[in-house]
This record gives sequence, structure tokens and C-alpha cells, in this order.
Amino acid sequence: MNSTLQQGRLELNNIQVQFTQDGHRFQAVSNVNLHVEPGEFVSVVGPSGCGKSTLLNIVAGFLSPSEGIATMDGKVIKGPNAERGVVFQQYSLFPWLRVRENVEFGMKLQGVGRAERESKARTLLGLAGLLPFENHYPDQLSGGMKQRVGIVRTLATSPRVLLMDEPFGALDSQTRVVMQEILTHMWQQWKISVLFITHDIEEAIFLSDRVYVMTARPGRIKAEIPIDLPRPRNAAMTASPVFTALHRQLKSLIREESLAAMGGEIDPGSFGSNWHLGEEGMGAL
Ligand SMILES: Nc1ncnc2c1ncn2[C@@H]1O[C@H](COP(=O)(O)OP(=O)(O)OP(=O)(O)O)[C@@H](O)[C@H]1O
Repeated sequence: MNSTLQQGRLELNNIQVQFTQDGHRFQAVSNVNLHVEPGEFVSVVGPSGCGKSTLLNIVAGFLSPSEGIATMDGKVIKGPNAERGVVFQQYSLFPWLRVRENVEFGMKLQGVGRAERESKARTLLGLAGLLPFENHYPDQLSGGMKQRVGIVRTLATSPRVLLMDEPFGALDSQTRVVMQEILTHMWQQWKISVLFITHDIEEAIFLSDRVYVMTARPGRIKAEIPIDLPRPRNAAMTASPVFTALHRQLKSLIREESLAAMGGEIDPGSFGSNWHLGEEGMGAL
């Protein structure tokens, strides 16, 4: 069990973000309050452009809010720090390093000795099912494997919080489902706090303890939904009545906002009675 379990609490208080685009200042995020408790898995979903990545960038320390305060364990976040590890959609592995060397890279910078680096890297690679590939180069791996190495590499530096921005967005749907199972398994072992950004409602339900739903731009928190599914989670749960009800609830909340995000240009009534925003349509928005 991770000894830092009681740490890794994130809190965003009254966050406002304004950006300038084409000479116009606009409100991107408005009055956002959210928190992640130590060891909790929290997702943020919402329509495109509502400010999900902006919130993650604030927590990562890449961006300062125009107003409001972001804290980790009670301390104001002022910039990037290894205690907050970030995993993006694009794999950012060093192509000239082997898999285990990639995983050891951050630990080496932290001054961790060779034997400890190797042992930790091998343990984490084992958890991610990647030990047989420790001596491969990144371009010998599939997309899903590369992204697993990216997650392992971030975990190797012992962050207290893992920040993930659409980490499986570039993967095909089958690989994505397998990756969700691997991530939930690893998280269960590691018990680190996670803030996870996704467009995918099923993914958010499957992985999370709580899901925040954002409104269309300017993004505010529209709803906070606890996910009362037992752990460990498995693929069969996605067919359970609880899962299905949560899916319906979240889909309906996001659908309203996705329509609003389209600027009111689309009036669903104008499509006639045969027009539906079905599972395949808005489900993943
Ligand atoms: N640095 C910036 N300068 C100006 N505008 C920005 C900047 N970063 C983001 N924006 C704008 O702020 C809004 C929120 O962007 P953000 O990327 O956070 O949304 P998102 O919810 O993550 O979107 P998506 O789901 O499409 O990735 C968007 O309209 C975006 O174009």
C-alpha cells in the first residue's frame, strides 16, 4: 500500500479563466469548485471546448487561473511539480531509449540509485503487463502499449496525484476498453489520486468514484455524480442496471450541454421525429 495515501488532495476554489482569442477576451471557465480526495478517482466530462483541459492545466501548474485558487494538500499550486504526474493523449516516450530506460528516466533525474530504479521499473512494468517488453524500443510497441509505458513512466516518479487528459483518446475502441481495465487494476494497487479528463461517458463511469459534468462554455460544474459501483470493476458491470442508469443520466446531462455548445444553431425539433441522438451519436460527446 502506498504510504502517501493520506496525501494527494486537490481542491479548486472559485476558478475563473479568461483567454484572449483574435483580440477578444472571453470567459472560458466560470466559478469552478471541485475536489479530489486522497486515493480517489475523479473524472471530468463535458462538451468540447468547455474547459476540461484548462482545469487540468491549472492543476498541473501549466496555467494560472485568472481568479480563484488551486491547491494540493493545502498548498497553492504555483507551477509544475513531480508530485503531480501528467499523462497526455500523445505518447511522449523517448524513441532512442528502451522501454525500461524510458521508465527509469525520471527516477534517474530524481537521483534514485540504479538498483532501486531497476526494481521499481520492473515492478510497475509487471503491473501493466509490460515486463516481457522491457528491452523493446517504443516503435516496436502498439499504441496501447506505448500509452501504458507512458503511465508507468509517470507513476515511477512517485507522484501523489495522476492527471490524465484523454489518455486513451488516440486508441481504437477495443484497445481503449482493455486499457481502462488495466488502469483500474493499476489504480487499485497503487491507490493514488487521479483527475481524469474524458469525452467518453462509459469510460468515466467505469473508472471513477465521482464524475463532474461541466456546462458548455463558459464551463461551470453542472453536476457531481457519485459512482456507486463496487470495486474491483470488471467489463461485465457495464451491463448492470446501475451502470445503465448512470450512463443514461450522464448522457442526458451532456447532451443538453453539447447542444448548447453548438451555439443554439441546432434545434433538435427541426430534424423531425425520426431524428435521434442515439448511443453512437452523442453518447461519446
Ligand atoms: N491558451 C489559450 N488561449 C486562448 N484560448 C484558449 C486557450 N486554451 C484554451 N482556449 C479556449 O478555451 C476553451 C476551453 O478549452 P479547453 O481545451 O480547456 O476545452 P476542453 O473542454 O478540454 O475541449 P476538448 O474537449 O475539445 O478538448 C476553448 O474555447 C479553447 O479554444
